[in-house]
Amino acid sequence: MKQLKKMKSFLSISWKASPSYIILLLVNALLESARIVVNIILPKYLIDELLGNKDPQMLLILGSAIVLSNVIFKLIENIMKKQLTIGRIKLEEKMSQIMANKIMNVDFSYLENPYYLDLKERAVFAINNQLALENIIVGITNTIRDLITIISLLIILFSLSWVLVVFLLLTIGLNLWIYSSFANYQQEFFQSIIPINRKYGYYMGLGFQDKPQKDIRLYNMGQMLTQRVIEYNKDLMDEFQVFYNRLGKIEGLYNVINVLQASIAYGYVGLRVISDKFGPNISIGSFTMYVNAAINFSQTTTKLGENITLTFQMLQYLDPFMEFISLPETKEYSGNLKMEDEIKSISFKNVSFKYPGSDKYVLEDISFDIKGGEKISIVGLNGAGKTTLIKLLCRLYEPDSGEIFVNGHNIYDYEYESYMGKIAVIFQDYKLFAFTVGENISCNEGYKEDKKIMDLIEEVGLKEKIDSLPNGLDSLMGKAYDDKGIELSGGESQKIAIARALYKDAPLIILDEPTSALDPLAEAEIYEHFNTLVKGKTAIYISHRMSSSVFCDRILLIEDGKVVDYDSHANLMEKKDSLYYKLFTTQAKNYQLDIA
Ligand SMILES: Nc1ncnc2c1ncn2[C@@H]1O[C@H](COP(=O)(O)OP(=O)(O)OP(=O)(O)O)[C@@H](O)[C@H]1O
Repeated sequence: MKQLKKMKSFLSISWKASPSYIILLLVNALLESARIVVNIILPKYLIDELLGNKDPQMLLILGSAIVLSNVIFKLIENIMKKQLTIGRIKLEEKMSQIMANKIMNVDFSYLENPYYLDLKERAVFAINNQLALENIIVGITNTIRDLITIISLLIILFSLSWVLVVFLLLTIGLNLWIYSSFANYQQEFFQSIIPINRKYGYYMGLGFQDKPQKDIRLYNMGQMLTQRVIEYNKDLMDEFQVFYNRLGKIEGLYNVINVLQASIAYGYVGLRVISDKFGPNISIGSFTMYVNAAINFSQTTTKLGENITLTFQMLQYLDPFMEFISLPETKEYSGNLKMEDEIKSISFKNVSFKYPGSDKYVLEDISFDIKGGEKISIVGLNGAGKTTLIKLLCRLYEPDSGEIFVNGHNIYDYEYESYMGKIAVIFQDYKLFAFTVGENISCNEGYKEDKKIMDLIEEVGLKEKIDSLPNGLDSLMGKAYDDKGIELSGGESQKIAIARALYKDAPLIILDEPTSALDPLAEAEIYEHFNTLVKGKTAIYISHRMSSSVFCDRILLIEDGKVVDYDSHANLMEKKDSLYYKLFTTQAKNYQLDIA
């Protein structure tokens, strides 16, 4: 039942993705069945005519009908083949798009949860490596074709004897029962190998990724990884050995039943030619037709079994895909208020939060207010909860309790796009993409080199660099797709990320460790111009470089997920026993900052 439900939802996704392809598949299945049936029925009349009246005109008509119908079937088959290949490629492409869209829109919390990250990997693996989509479609259409063929053959055989048909139906029932009990075992088997498969996929995946390669080489971990892959591969092979042994036995039993079924059918048809004990004698033409029907019946039921097994196996492979695409999307939690262009206030009211699957509160009963236009620095030790606080403000996670208000409204009352449009964030792990420098800053493919972008380039200290590039702002970032692409240093990339955030011109700008990769001169320059850079915007700033706090109106001090202080730099420096004083003075010694 569970399998049928899964198949139904897979088919409904496929139907939505490409209805024309599904229709084409069904038409193809019908045509294939029709070809088999026509080639069983027409020869009967030709043979009877040959052995009976021998009317030349009739013989010509029947002979031509057989040849012509086969030519037509062949022609249609060739046309369909091409259309089906194109349709299949298109459907696969659409399914990949569905997956990519899902990853881009799924509630963000899933993308930081190891279970769902693994699910995503397995879903992508099933589509790309196991050809699950292609095989399941083949499996389902062939199953439909086999069922239509079997029904047509049963109708032909019914004209010979209903007892024979009942017998054949019973054998089919027996075969399907054998396969359905195997399908249950198959489901349990694939569930049971998930843990090994995940481990195998993880270690194998490390070998394919480029990012881990530096560490793998420097710490000589290649051998260790290969060993793990070999171990898990062996475990998997052992499990599959058991599975295929059992499958072999089932297929053997299935074939025995099929041979028995065919022998009885042939025997019965033969008896009807030589004796009238079981019914009236039949002609040689009818004999050929019924024998052909019996042969095809036996072959088709064998194929039906194989196709059902293939379909269920592929359904198992597609499980992660089906589970992943049914996850809720971020926009589903959205209100419909339009966010204003100006930030008047931000309030955290008794906000507590723990990451999904964790018992530990990362933020506990956090309350503070930010006035519009204020520059706030959030300071705290590693793991204090600073970035998490920003993630909540950006609606990447929802608080477990408490509320966050912007301009007096709960942030979830705002329409998702409208709210996100008013926030520009540079995260610690920001990403630039293989677009041109200009496109990376403007996030717009059709951008024009305008004054705004040129001013920003100058303000973040990138003018000289951009001027030195032969293609300036049109230089492609990275060499992934073009040898002429440019590779920027960590600091230069960070400046582009800062320019991108500023270009968005959002009233709230959040910078999480925005200068960590900058050299001291560039950092000092950014700080110096910081207020000019962010202009009248409300700005939240997280940095371990304490000197940045001096430029801010207030400093929010977080310790172990709680607010321990919220005041100006000058006032906090009065509290000589506070964490802020300790952090500032310790760094000041190293950086020779003024302890004011
Ligand atoms: N996706 C996650 N799932 C589970 N726990 C997480 C996740 N992200 C962060 N944490 C945990 O939450 C705590 C706070 O992390 P957060 O990144 O907010 O700290 P931070 O103050 O920004 O630290 P840092 O200064 O090192 O950047 C840490 O203990 C961290 O291990």
